[in-house]
Amino acid sequence: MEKILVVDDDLGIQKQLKWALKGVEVVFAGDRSSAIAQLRRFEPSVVTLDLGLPPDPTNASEGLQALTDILQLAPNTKVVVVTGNDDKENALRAIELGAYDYYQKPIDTDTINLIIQRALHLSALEDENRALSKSSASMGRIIGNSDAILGAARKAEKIAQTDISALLLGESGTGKEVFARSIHECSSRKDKKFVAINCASIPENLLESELFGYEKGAFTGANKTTLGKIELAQGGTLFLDEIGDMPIGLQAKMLRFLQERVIERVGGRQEIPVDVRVVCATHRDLHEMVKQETFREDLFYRVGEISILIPPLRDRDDDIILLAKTFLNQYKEEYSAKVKGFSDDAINAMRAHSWKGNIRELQNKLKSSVVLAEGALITADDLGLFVTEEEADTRVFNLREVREIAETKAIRRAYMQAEQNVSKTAELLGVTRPTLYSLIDKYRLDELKSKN
Ligand SMILES: Nc1ncnc2c1ncn2[C@@H]1O[C@H](COP(=O)(O)OP(=O)(O)OP(=O)(O)O)[C@@H](O)[C@H]1O
Repeated sequence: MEKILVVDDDLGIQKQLKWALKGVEVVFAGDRSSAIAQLRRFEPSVVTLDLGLPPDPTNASEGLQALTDILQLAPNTKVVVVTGNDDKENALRAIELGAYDYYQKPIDTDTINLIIQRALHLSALEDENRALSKSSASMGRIIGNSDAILGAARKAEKIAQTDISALLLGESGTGKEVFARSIHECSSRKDKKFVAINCASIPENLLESELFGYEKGAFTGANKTTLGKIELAQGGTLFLDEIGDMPIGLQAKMLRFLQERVIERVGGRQEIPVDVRVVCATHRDLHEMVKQETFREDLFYRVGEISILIPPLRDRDDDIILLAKTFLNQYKEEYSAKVKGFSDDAINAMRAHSWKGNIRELQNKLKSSVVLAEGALITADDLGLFVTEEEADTRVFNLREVREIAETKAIRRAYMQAEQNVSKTAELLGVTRPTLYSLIDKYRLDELKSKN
């Protein structure tokens, strides 16, 4: 819950504000030194500050000094100064010193609430911007503020300046390719090409010519000499994704290229020198593969001069929310959608979910929820995520509602799973199409109707 510090020596006003300020935690201080102590302790994003503080409440000097102290210690705090009725001069002086806004007594609940809500909103936006710019300071594309991702980004940034071969390890969808591109962009090779190839997606017999190129007439259909990905990356960076899937037969040729920095095209006899920085990635356990003799040990040491472990999303604390907000803004624009943000249950459900598909799974869930959401806020339901039972319990009204929530959730989930096909959805749910349609009508799931 947001925290607000009220600095006022008048107990009546403290009480009034405690009742007036809804949905926030209010803490109090009666003078300058306790204000600073409370600021240190609670780190409130908004402070209301009466300028007339003891020892001389008739004079604004102690209040103005408190304002200066607060902003010096926590410059991002939004301070709303409260002045006496006719004290515009000191109010303006406070604004000059950096106060966010001012308010003249007597206190009107609605107005002060409005000012504070605006201050909280601005503070949240500024926090978000700071988080975004902090994360984009170094490795431009990598969004995240968790220690886990910042540690990986720092390591990547350091090795970007060298030509050391880096091995990126991590589950699928954690951002290995994003890291590889960032390494390229932070290196002196950034103006040359970044060439990526996925060793798992190319049939074994084609991978050699894809990588090394071929001479005209090397095999049937080789009508002209063609450069491979390695040569295409000349001067730049080659990203070998899923290196663990490289056929053992090709690994020796790869090793020679990495050791001697020369290649021979398929069907060619000439050695061609190449100046390419290599970044590899895999979600496999290469150690284990070396033991099983499905991956050459010498190649393992070559590709992994330094390895970087990209953390899974579930180990990245509040990055989940930061990424979710970033993608929400992106998709909102892309699909001209009206959604504005996330409901609390969506935030909690995203934090609790285990994100086995990592960032890619988050992107997919967000994309469909942006399209399907009916209200201004995306709910846990829209995301196809379950709200924890504890939360659901506190919200539930009666048994009919419990059934409605559960059925709506199950229908939406099945619909996503069935790739938005109503017949398949009915099949997954074990009901007939007409039954499903009547449930769609009953629960007014219009988004399921319009698409079929
Ligand atoms: N830190 C990040 N900030 C923003 N977007 C990210 C970040 N990391 C990954 N993404 C996005 O997440 C998706 C998955 O990233 P990427 O393809 O790099 O993962 P990967 O680990 O290479 O996956 P795979 O192993 O399945 O190939 C991409 O759409 C990418 O743009």
